[in-house]
Amino acid sequence: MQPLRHQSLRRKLILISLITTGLTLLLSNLAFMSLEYYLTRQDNQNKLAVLGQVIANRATAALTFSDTQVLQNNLGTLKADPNVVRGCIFDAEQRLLARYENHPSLHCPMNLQALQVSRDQFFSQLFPIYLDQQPIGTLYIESSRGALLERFNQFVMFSVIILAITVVLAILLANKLQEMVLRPMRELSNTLANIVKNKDYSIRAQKENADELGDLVDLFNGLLRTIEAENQSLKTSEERFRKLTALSPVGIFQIDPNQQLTYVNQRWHDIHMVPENDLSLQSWFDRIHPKDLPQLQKRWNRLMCDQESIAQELRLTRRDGSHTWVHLLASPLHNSNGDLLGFLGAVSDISELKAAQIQMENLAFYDPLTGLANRRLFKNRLEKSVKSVLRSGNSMALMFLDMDQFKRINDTLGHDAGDVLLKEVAARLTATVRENDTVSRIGGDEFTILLTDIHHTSDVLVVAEKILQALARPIRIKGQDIITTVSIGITLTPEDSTDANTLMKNADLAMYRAKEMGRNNFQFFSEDMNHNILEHLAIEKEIKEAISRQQFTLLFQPKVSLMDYSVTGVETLIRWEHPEKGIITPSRFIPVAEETGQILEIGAWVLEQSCRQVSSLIRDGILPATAKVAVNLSAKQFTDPKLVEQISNVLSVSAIPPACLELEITESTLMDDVEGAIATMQQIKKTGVSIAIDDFGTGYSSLAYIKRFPIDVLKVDRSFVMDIPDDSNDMAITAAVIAMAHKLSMDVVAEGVETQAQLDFLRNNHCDEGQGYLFSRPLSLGQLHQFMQETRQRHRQENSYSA
Ligand SMILES: Nc1nc2c(ncn2[C@@H]2O[C@@H]3COP(=O)(O)O[C@H]4[C@@H](O)[C@H](n5cnc6c(=O)[nH]c(N)nc65)O[C@@H]4COP(=O)(O)O[C@H]3[C@H]2O)c(=O)[nH]1
Repeated sequence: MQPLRHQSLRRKLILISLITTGLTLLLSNLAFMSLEYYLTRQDNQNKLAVLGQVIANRATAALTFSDTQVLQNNLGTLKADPNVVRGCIFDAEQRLLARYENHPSLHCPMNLQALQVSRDQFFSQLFPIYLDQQPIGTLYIESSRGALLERFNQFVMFSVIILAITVVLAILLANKLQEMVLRPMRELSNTLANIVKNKDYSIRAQKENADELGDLVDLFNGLLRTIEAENQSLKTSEERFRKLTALSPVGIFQIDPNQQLTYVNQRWHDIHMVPENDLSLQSWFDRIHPKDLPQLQKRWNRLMCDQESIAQELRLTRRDGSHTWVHLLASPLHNSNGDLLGFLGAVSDISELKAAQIQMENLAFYDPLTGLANRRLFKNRLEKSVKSVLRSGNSMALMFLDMDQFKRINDTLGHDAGDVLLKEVAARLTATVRENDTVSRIGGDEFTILLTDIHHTSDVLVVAEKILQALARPIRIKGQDIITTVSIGITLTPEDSTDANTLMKNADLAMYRAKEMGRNNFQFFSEDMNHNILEHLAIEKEIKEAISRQQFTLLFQPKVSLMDYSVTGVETLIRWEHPEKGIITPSRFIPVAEETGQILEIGAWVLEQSCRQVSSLIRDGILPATAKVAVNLSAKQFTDPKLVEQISNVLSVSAIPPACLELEITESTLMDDVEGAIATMQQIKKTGVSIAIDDFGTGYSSLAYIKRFPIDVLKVDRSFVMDIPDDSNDMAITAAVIAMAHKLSMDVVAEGVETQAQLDFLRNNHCDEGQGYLFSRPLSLGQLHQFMQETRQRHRQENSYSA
């Protein structure tokens, strides 16, 4: 059947019919012919046998008597059968007695043994002739097969004709059959081709027969009807979808699984302001606002990889450069088998909604008049800031401002003037603070300011003063210059409280105090801080004048040798003689001067004055020629690049021998920048001036560094000396420090020696020098004169007693 596979159905049908019919006929004809041949042959042989038997019986008597004539006559009966070609009778000795020959080439041999039988074209038979059951001779008869073959040929001929006719008939019938079967099928196939070509599912196949093919046509047409109905409903729903998307106020888009934008509706184009031919996902992504892009990309990846839906608000940059807020929804699209068909999304323009939302937020969180944060937003930010302060460990200040006499301005100039004033005050406040700080209007004429990231209280002071200054400038309203002032209350977190409500109350209270203090000022909530800050502020203001008005004086505290109690030198200690406040100690104003940088000027003055005065004391013989004046250097002075130059100048101006000057540097100053400190100290040492390390033991100096510092003197801090002999720890430390300093070839000066017990301990531990109230308090120049005279007298007396 393989070769038929590619043949047309028509040819297959004809071939099968022909082969079936031909084979059937051929086989039946062959069977018939064989049977016919066999039966005819059988018939001939039977006939020959009967004939031979009759002649043999008749020939018995003639043979007995060897009557050849009779025998010949007997054989003559063979003429009746034209197929007999020869007949021979032999006697008992097998000699030929009679013959019948009817064939030109076939003769009876003279002896039976010479008889040659040809079996191809003839068939023959021998008949023994008996007498009393004794064979007395033999009859031989040979018959031609010619008639048999002729009959057979005729039969074959007839069969071939029948076969030919049957084949022709089979062809005709097969043709008819294929026509009957194939025509409806061709009709079906033509109909199908027509439908496919025209995409018209209303076409129907023609039913011609009421047989199985007719049923097939019915089924086919039924199928078409279903397809047509579904097609129609698909078209209707597609049409409905198109109409819906065309009318939709939402931009709709579809993406295939390969991330190609396959469909967008008109609204999508309108929202994006892009022409209809610009359909690329990449260019859509290019339009997304950079701030919204990272989040969208993350979600987009999740949509593509995990089929997770997106719902996000984002900004699009339109063709004209403007931004529009859109709400994007996108989900995967699957068929009924769950296979991914792509993604469907919707983009709605929410710009107006956003604007309304912003407006609402503004109303809810901002003061409509000034545009500043309102009370609610401020409280919210305050709470957040307090939390962040607790986390970071920084400080934050809350200022509460109330405009002084705003009501009077409002009443006299009218509400509109009041509004202008409030707006201007808001603008000036905003301009005064940093961007991170929050300015808000929490009531009629009440403002609050949140100052974040405060490192020092002086930072708050600076802002408060700036605010007072900013508002001091007149504001022009309705042709009048109005000067407005505010009272400011300040509270700090975490110092005062870490609760937002308490902080608000604190600031409010402090503001009332500012009002009580005469308005146009600021007050801190904490009394101590208030005092410190105010003093800090006053000192800062007055320190300038103090220099020019020569309010600083120097005291000299003698240092005494613990070997013989002779005065080895003095330490200069500054005092501020304030006209109203009296004497101000250095611990109150030196840190302020250090902070403002004024210490450089003050320090320079102290250095020069100390050297000048001590130089003249040495020259006058009041102090010994070997006496040293120890001058304190602040950290700012020590790091001042002009320090060494300044020292050299002072040495030459005051004419003090460099060996008579000692600079006291605190341990903490040195530890800030060890390498820099070493370099500066080495330069100082080159001038011949010696260096003492002050307040030793209070800083964090490591022995490794102390070794590297070119230090001449180590001053043991008063805090170690003061508890001797009660604190064994301090005693052990002091003894160890003295021993260590000596190992490093340093002299040791003990500070704050007040008692004999302390002195005894220090002497026992070989401390070189002492300084403290036991020997002398810090002295004015006149007192120092007197002290030196008294000391000298005492020494003289002691020497004369001992002599
Ligand atoms: N209770 C007690 N106190 C004693 C005793 N003996 C001395 N004192 C005080 O201890 C301080 C010693 O000075 P200091 O450690 O350098 O500590 C000084 C020094 O660091 C700084 N200072 C003073 N004058 C200057 C200056 O001219 N420039 C700089 N930069 N700092 C200075 O101010 C600090 C304080 O100075 P003063 O108030 O003068 O205080 C002085 C002095 O009056 C004692 O037996 N008992």
